[in-house]
Amino acid sequence: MIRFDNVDKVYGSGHHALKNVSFHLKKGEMAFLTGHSGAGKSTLLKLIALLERPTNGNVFINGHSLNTVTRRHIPYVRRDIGIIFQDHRLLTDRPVFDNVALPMVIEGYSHQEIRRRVAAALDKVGLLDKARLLPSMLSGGEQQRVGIARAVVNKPPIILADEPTGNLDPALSMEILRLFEEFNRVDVAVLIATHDLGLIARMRYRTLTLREGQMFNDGLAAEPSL
Ligand SMILES: Nc1ncnc2c1ncn2[C@@H]1O[C@H](COP(=O)(O)OP(=O)(O)OP(=O)(O)O)[C@@H](O)[C@H]1O
Repeated sequence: MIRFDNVDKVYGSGHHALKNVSFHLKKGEMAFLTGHSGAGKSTLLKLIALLERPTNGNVFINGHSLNTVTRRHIPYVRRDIGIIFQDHRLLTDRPVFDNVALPMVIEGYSHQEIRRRVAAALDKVGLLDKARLLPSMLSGGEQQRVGIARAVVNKPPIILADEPTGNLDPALSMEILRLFEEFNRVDVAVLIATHDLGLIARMRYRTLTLREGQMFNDGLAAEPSL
């Protein structure tokens, strides 16, 4: 589903953020991506979402090289990817419903289809009764779940999450992770960047560990001393 072949990323500043990174995340696989601050986690996610391009090497989604995707075709690739950010990036002046509907509005779906799919996504994250509220009226955990509903409303086969539990307490973090597990159970590939080694240890999923831009470990969680 997602394959990195010897990927390097050197930013314009000259900083070598990723060095010869290779891995393969299969269809329906769930994994954590971890490493120290500045190790390259966000850079790796950005390469998958075509927010950045590799300097060397190749990123493949479903066997298609992203190197061949022109600017015009980026939206078609992004359609397959739901992205969740730590700060959820919700529109504060729009109700929950509108926030979740946004990707479908952009895609030009009918009102009827939008109502149906947004209700299904909100139901999935347990927020159907809060559809008319503004994000500021919700707790941090609820706001994060709105971000998740927005990311999955188009039913993407890939979910990327960048520190999705960063501001949440352990119980709420676990709730969010359980949601990802539910999507994963219906064959969605999930890649979660996180610093939270406690959470990783509890979940026992494959863990990709970056260290100074290199793939330092790929397996179960590396030692917490990292
Ligand atoms: N647009 C950019 N231009 C120049 N350097 C960048 C850019 N984005 C990231 N970097 C640098 O690349 C390195 C990796 O950054 P990245 O954000 O991928 O790390 P990270 O592992 O996600 O860190 P954190 O956990 O702190 O978010 C850092 O040293 C960062 O300063």
